[in-house]
Amino acid sequence: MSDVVKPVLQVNGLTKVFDRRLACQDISFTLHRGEVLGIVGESGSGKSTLLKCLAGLMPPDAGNITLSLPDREECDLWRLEEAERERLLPTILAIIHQNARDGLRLDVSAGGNISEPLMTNGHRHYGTLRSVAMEWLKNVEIDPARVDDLPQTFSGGMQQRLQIARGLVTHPQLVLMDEPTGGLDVSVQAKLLDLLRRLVREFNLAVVIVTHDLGVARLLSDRLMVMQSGRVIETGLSDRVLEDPRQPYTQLLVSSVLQV
Ligand SMILES: Nc1ncnc2c1ncn2[C@@H]1O[C@H](COP(=O)(O)OP(=O)(O)OP(=O)(O)O)[C@@H](O)[C@H]1O
Repeated sequence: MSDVVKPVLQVNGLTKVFDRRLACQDISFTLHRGEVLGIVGESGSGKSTLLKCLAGLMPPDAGNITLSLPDREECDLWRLEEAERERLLPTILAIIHQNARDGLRLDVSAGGNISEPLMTNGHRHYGTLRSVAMEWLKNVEIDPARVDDLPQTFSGGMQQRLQIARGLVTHPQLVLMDEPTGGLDVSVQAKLLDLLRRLVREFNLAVVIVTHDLGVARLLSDRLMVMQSGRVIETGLSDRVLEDPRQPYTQLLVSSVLQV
């Protein structure tokens, strides 16, 4: 048996076309546990489309998305039967949306929001669910005494932290984040970034994060992928890409941030 640890996620030649417009073109990368891949690029470069294909929300027109999971055979996400894909994804994948409200049930208490994914995965014992929910509230720096409160009584930053708790409570293999700090005040963003860095380390998460913000990309990502017009034009360790960008578009992106 080989000792080489397989990547959690392997993407090969992923292509998505809308009305002859190439949203994603021949995208390939791998992602291991404990690794954060940042995806940056201008508006319309294909970042969200890529994330949707990875999340099982939209089928690519070509290419493969291969998942290597403990306790099961390697599988190609889009070659699974639809029912199997829908059963598997909630057990292995979490999506953190830019708008926390897209990832929360607003009519359900904070504790209920955290317990729900566990219940979907078969957990039923009320006492255990409640204590896990309170543990996770602590984990994301929300007072566990707020367990019965509704999300709309929380601040924007707290709602985002609650969404993260709901996403991570099932210990997903893969976490997809779409602008997780977007729309928050700078000080709230900084606190959230610290929290995300801690959780990535603590749970050895494999994360793909889409962001417009190169500061967020630098703080969270080990590697960066720069997209333009549906293609990956540059990829490498985050520090290298940001300190020594090789493509003119990446140079422009980096210099425009430095000028701000
Ligand atoms: N459902 C759709 N139908 C038709 N075209 C689409 C659809 N979704 C995306 N596109 C097109 O695909 C291209 C990539 O869009 P995408 O949303 O992936 O870009 P993005 O990099 O995420 O942009 P932003 O940063 O503004 O969110 C764009 O040209 C967009 O118009």
